[in-house]
Amino acid sequence: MKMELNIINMYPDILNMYGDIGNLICINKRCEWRGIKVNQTISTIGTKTVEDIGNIDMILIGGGSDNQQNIVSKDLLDKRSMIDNYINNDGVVLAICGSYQMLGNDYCDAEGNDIPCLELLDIKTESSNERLIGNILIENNLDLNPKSVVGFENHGGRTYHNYEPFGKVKLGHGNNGKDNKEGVIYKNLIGSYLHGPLLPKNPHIADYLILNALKNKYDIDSLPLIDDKIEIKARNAMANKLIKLQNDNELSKYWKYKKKIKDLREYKKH
Ligand SMILES: NC(=O)CC[C@H](N)C(=O)O
Repeated sequence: MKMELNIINMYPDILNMYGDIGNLICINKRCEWRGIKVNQTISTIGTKTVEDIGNIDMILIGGGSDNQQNIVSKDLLDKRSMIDNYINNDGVVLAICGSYQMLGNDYCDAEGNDIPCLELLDIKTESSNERLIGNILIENNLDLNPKSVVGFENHGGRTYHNYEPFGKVKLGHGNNGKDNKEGVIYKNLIGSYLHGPLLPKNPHIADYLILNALKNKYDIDSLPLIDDKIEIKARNAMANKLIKLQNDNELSKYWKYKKKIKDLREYKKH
C-alpha cells in the first residue's frame, strides 16, 4: 500500500519570510525519497476555504512582517473553526514566526496596532522596535536526537505562554529574549520563531512531523532511514559554530568579570 499525505501550505505567497516555503520542499523531498505520495494544496486569500479540502494531514504556515500578518488576518480568522478542530484532533501543524504569533490571543505590532489573532492558544505577543535578530541554537523538547536545532530569528514580537516550549534557548533570543524558551508544542502543533528555513536544516524535525502525520492514519511507528550525511554535516557545522560562539561569549563574560574584580581591587588599594 502506498502511503499518502495531504499537506496544506497556507499563504505561501504572503507568509514566506526567509524562504519558509523550504519547509514544504523538505517535507516533499523526504516523503518522495521514501515512496510516500504527497498531495499539496495551497490555501491563501481568495482560494477555497480549508474546510472544503478535508482530509488534511499536515498544515504548514510561514512567517511574515506585521504588514503581511495584517493582510492574512481576516482570511485566517474565517478559517478559524477548521484550524481549531484540526489542531484539537491531533492534526500536525508547523507555524513559523508571524503565524506562530497569530495562533495566540493577541499580537500588538510595533506601532501599537492590534492584529486580530486566532485565539486558539493562550499565547500573548507584544512587539518592540528593538528586534531580536540572529542565528539561534536551541535544544528541542521533543526527545529527538540530535537535541540541537539551528535556525535564524528576526522578530520584534516578544511571546509569552505557559505551554511546553519547542526548545530551550542555548544561543539567541527565542520567544522573548528573557525566559530561555523558544516556540511552543501543543498536541501535534509546533510553533517556532526559527526561520532558516527550519526543516532542511533540521531533518529530524521534518521526520518528526512526517511520522506524526502518518501515525494519524496508518499503523506505523517509524520511518525508513534516509542517508542524511550532507544535512547532518551542514547542521553540525552551524551548531558547532554557534556552540563556539556561545563559549566565546561566556569566555568574554568571564574575562570581563575577572577584569571588573581586578579593577575593583585596584580601586580599593587607593
Ligand atoms: N519573521 C517574522 O515572521 C516576523 C513576525 C513579526 N512580524 C515580528 O516582527 O515579530
